Amino acid sequence: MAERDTSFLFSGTSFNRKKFPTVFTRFKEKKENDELIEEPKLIEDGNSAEEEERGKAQIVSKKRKRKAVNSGPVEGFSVFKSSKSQKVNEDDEQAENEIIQGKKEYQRQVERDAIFRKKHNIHVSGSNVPSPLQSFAELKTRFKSKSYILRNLADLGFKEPTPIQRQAIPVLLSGRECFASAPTGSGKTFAFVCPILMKLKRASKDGVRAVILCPTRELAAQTARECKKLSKGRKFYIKLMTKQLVKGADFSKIPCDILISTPFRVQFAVRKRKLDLSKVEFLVLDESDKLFELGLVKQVDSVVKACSNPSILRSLFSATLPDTVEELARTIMHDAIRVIIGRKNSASESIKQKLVFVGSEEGKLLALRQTFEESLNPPVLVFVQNKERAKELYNEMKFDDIRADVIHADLSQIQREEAVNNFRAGKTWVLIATDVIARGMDFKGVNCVVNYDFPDSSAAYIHRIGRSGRAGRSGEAITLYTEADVPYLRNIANVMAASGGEVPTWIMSLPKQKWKKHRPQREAILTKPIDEEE
Ligand SMILES: Nc1ncnc2c1ncn2[C@@H]1O[C@H](COP(=O)(O)OP(=O)(O)OP(=O)(O)O)[C@@H](O)[C@H]1O
Repeated sequence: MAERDTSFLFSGTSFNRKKFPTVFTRFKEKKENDELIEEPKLIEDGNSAEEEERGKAQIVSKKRKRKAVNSGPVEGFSVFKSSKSQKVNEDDEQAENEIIQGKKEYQRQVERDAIFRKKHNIHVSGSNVPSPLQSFAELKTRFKSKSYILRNLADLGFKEPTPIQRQAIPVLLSGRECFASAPTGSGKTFAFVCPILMKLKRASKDGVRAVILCPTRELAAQTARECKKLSKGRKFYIKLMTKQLVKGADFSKIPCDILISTPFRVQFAVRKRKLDLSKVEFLVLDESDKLFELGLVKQVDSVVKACSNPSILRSLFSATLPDTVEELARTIMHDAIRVIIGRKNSASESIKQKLVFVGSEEGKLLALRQTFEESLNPPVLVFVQNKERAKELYNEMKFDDIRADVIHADLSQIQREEAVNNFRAGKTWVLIATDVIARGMDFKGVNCVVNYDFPDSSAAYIHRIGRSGRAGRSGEAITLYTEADVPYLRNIANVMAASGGEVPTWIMSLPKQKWKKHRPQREAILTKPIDEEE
């Protein structure tokens, strides 16, 4: 296949294969080595891997049996068949019947899986896709999980798997690579944490065995906490790559089963020769489209290169999977299974979405204050375009009668953690934020997300509003827009319509705008007249 650059929809940048050759060669090497292995036939919505294996084993043993029978002396056209030859024929017929029955059962299973997937809005492609999970109990009956997993899932109050968990868990447990897309707040974290814990079986001091990469420190910290929740009762060494660990730790002396980090920190530790990733068996790229954006892709490339174990299992997860990233994933992963829940690149359907015209920048603060006066239903997240605007808006809101706080990249790690913790604890009602917490953060029960500044891409929109309406709860999203944002309205309107929202027809009839990062120069957020400031 001709090698060509792949551009990323959201960054507007291109992924240069020459610049990041290792990402490609790593994945390609595996593919080439594995080409010696016979490719199984392609089945959409296929059957379970073990079932398939069982079926194959049955067929092979029958064939062997037949071969053994057939390799006896050739009798020729004798009309005087011995009783022995009659027995051979009966055996032959029985074996044939059993093969037919096996094939029929396999076909029935494929049909049952297809119906079940349809019911749960699961779309798969790839060869021999394992059957989805009917229940968490199957983790034990079908995949022999240890009891602690089921106990912890029950303690967390999870009654049944979410659609992404139903499909991605068996895929990874069957040793298949996977790229998966499912709506925000639909349980993707446990969809990869659960199979990793099950596959690792028990703690070991033999080096890092799983790496989970996340685009932000906040998300890495949250994922580490989720891993610990699911592994409660087992002494796995789960390490969040902190600043201290990056600087001082020698990983050859620290036991670590699962390492969770931003790509920068892992890459730094590897470069300092403090971290050996050659034994890594699982590599997860969470929020994968973000990780492939310019600024992170180089670091991800280094980590992929350092994970040199040829039998490594890689997986990509995100709520947004642009075609370009998917195309890239398709060329670099080995016999991967694609799992899409619902419609690709659409927002969670449990969020009520609203567009509000505010005329100009001045109108925004008025609109926000009015909304809060009429109905402030905390917790509320307010997203702005950059850290300067976050500071400005915070300065305006901190004297109002609401408990507001702010989070952006200029704050220290401790201040950022505090802002997140206070918001989680309900001490902060309104958290003003940049896109630094737009992805992956799981704040329980955010009632409303306000896009004070119009998001710079449809992916940013999906992730921002996805901080609300999680795990089946309902939520609300209000997007303020000015004249400057009108050309990009249609892109957001498309997302709204795709997730069942109502959109005015005039917006749908606007011309489609090729989406570039939309970050217009905006007037400062300030209610005091300029001369009063001076
Ligand atoms: N099977 C389940 N049943 C009920 N709740 C669940 C289940 N699995 C996960 N959850 C909960 O759903 C919430 C969202 O999960 P998670 O953070 O993994 O979502 P996500 O799909 O990764 O979202 P995002 O795309 O925003 O990162 C969490 O609070 C989690 O505890």
